[in-house]
Amino acid sequence: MASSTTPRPVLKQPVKLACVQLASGSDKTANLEHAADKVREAATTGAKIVVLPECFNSPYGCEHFPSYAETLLPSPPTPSQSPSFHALSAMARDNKVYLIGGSIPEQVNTTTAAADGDDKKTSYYNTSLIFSPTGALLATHRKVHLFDISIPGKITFRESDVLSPGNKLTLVDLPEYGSVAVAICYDVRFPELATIAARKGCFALVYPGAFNLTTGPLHWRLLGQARAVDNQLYVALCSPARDMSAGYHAWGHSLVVDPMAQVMVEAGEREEVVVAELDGDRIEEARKGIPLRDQRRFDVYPDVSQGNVNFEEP
Ligand SMILES: NC(=O)CCC(=O)C(=O)O
Repeated sequence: MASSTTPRPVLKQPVKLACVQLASGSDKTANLEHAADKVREAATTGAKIVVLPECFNSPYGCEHFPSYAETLLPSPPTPSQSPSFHALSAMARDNKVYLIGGSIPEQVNTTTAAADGDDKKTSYYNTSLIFSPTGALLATHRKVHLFDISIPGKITFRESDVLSPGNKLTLVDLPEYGSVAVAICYDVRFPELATIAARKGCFALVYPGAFNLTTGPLHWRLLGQARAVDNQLYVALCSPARDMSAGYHAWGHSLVVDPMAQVMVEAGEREEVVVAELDGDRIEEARKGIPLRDQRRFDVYPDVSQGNVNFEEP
């Protein structure tokens, strides 16, 4: 028994998407100013969706998360609580673009009453902020799958030593175009998240990321193409530029993949803006030619998009 779950159309009109492969350093104010320049440059190409990389306002590393973290709640935060929130909002508004604002370290302070007094706790998240062309916050995504890996002799990284994971999937409605799913870097390794988003009707999966020099050459492009071919939609991966003087060496190679899994554009290692035009017809062509959506066998295996899926932070 075949089944069809993907609503259509998923992309209402063609749209240019730009990935800004940004060079960032240790000075947050300078990083925000530089990001603003590059978003302006991206917008001059006609891009209406602009993507920044993971941890675009700071160096990437567990030792840096607490010192660069900003408080986002209650929303909107004040400029002193979150300069990055206000800088991103202005970048989106000034350039009239949808801005998928990479990610920043977020700090959440909670106080719970306990029998022996208040219990105060500070948590950190790796959080993406998404803004509309008017500068309004549309959504936030906290990285769901934390980057904990250990490849002997190559790389050990444990985000969970410092960060807490997010607990929801993030679909963002861009009214003129349709919806995109936003997730962060290591999240791309989890096909369930992508498949659920695709079956909810998004036209693109967008991942601010920062792969490294061990897994980058092996998996970065492969994962972008895998998520695209599985789900027959566009995938964008946006990395920081490589900086060999930093503690973490990002792979670079920001790219956009089409619904047939062809790489449309790919950056090198350095700072660069890559732009691709996304067209709903290409999604339809891929889905018509290889009609996976009508051939799924939910009588044999379950539909992961049904049932208990979180779209709101509990
Ligand atoms: N920042 C990240 O989540 C890095 C993920 C990564 O490099 C990987 O191999 O996965």
